[in-house]
Amino acid sequence: MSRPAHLRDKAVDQPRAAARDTLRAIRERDAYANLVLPKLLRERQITGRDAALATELAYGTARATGILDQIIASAADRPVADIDGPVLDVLRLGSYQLLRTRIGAHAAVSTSVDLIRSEMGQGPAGFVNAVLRKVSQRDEELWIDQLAPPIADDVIGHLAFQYAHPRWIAQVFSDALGGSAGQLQALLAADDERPPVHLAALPGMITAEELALTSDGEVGTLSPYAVYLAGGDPGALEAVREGWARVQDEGSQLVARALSLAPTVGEDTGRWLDLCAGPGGKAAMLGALADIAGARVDAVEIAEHRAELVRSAVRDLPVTVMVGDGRDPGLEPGFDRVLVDAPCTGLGSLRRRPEARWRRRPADVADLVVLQRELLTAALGLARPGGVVAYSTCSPHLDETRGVLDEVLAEHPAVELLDARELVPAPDLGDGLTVQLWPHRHGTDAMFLAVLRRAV
Ligand SMILES: C[S@@+](CC[C@H](N)C(=O)[O-])C[C@H]1O[C@@H](n2cnc3c(N)ncnc32)[C@H](O)[C@@H]1O
Repeated sequence: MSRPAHLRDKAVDQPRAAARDTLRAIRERDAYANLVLPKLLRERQITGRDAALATELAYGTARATGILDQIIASAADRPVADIDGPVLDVLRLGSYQLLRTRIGAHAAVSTSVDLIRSEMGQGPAGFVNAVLRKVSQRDEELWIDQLAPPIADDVIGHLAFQYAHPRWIAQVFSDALGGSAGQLQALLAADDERPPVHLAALPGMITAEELALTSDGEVGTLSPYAVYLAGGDPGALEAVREGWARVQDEGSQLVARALSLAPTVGEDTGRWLDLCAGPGGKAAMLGALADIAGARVDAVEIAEHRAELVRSAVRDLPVTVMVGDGRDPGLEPGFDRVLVDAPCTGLGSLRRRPEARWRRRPADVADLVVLQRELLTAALGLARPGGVVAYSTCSPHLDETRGVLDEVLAEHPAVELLDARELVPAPDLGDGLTVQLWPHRHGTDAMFLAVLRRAV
């Protein structure tokens, strides 16, 4: 058996080898960068600046893949489908360094050539050398000028190329933003950055101020539980190890909090429900809030392995986890508060999943929308008269947000749409009664929230 590529040649740059192996796992087995890379870094004992470099290169290249491929195809004068996978991984990594980092051209090209030579020999190394030299003849701006649709003809296509998004996703964002090119540009730019880590200080366990002090972080500006972490490994923090704090986007914290605050008609009887709970971020926040309110949460999750994640997330909280289909979970109706944090395209959290934007397809939306409607309808059936239902998605796609909501409301004329904006302490939440958070406006994922109430 041949030795793993990263061990074959000691001269190979270890951070780049780890980034290359992450890109390979994404390409070959649809792996997630943020699961693969940390494991590789641990196994290979890559730490400090080297770990930071590997992370920047792996995540940055994964985010920009679709655009780098167009540049590589032009420089190689052939479609990327005709290039061997391992060679393509190294070309992507090299092109990323040339076009989107301050790494010098010589280092970017020579480390790439070394990587491929140690694994595949002189022939492919010569090809990588020739293609990367061509890539290096222009900077990113000149490649955009050459390959992106002209801004005058197709502003969305141009911005999508410039900020490394598939065009269809830029179109989805543009639609949700009401067509403003300036807003779209700001959003795509924010979405093209690595986001800061947000922690949630679980209420009743630790305050955001205490957490900020002990984590060297900064108290968040929107959620009263949020702390922004400057860097470092959140898993190493005592508050996280003890379960008092979690890694959770500030937008998700606001959604769980909004459900806990939504006005029911009649007293809250203490029965709360999370209908799509895995992996348990919002279930934990709801559990902590329920504990303070003297309530209990039932958490439903269809996938056993994700239900297991919920169980570990809600340990010591008043949350009962069950594996089931939220459309028919077999629970006694009569809940005061129900959360439908629906399975969705996740287009609102692309910043946090480097490779996701190139994996999603427009066709994914139609099936999800059907499921979302069914889950929201089931939630209304499980809520008591006067009870409230929060519908949220980590996607701003109008079909998944307003589209689902409008259809379900049309079928349930007695259900009232409450003003969710009153439950979310943030500016610029959009027109209408629903909330749309945005990375460029709020620094959160692009979460959507609507709050409905059953008639008495
Ligand atoms: C957006 S995620 C929920 C995230 C979660 N609320 C959190 O904050 O950690 C949607 C979840 O719904 C689950 N799911 C999908 N279809 C479902 C169904 N029919 N019933 C219940 N859960 C479902 C998925 O497995 C996934 O874990």
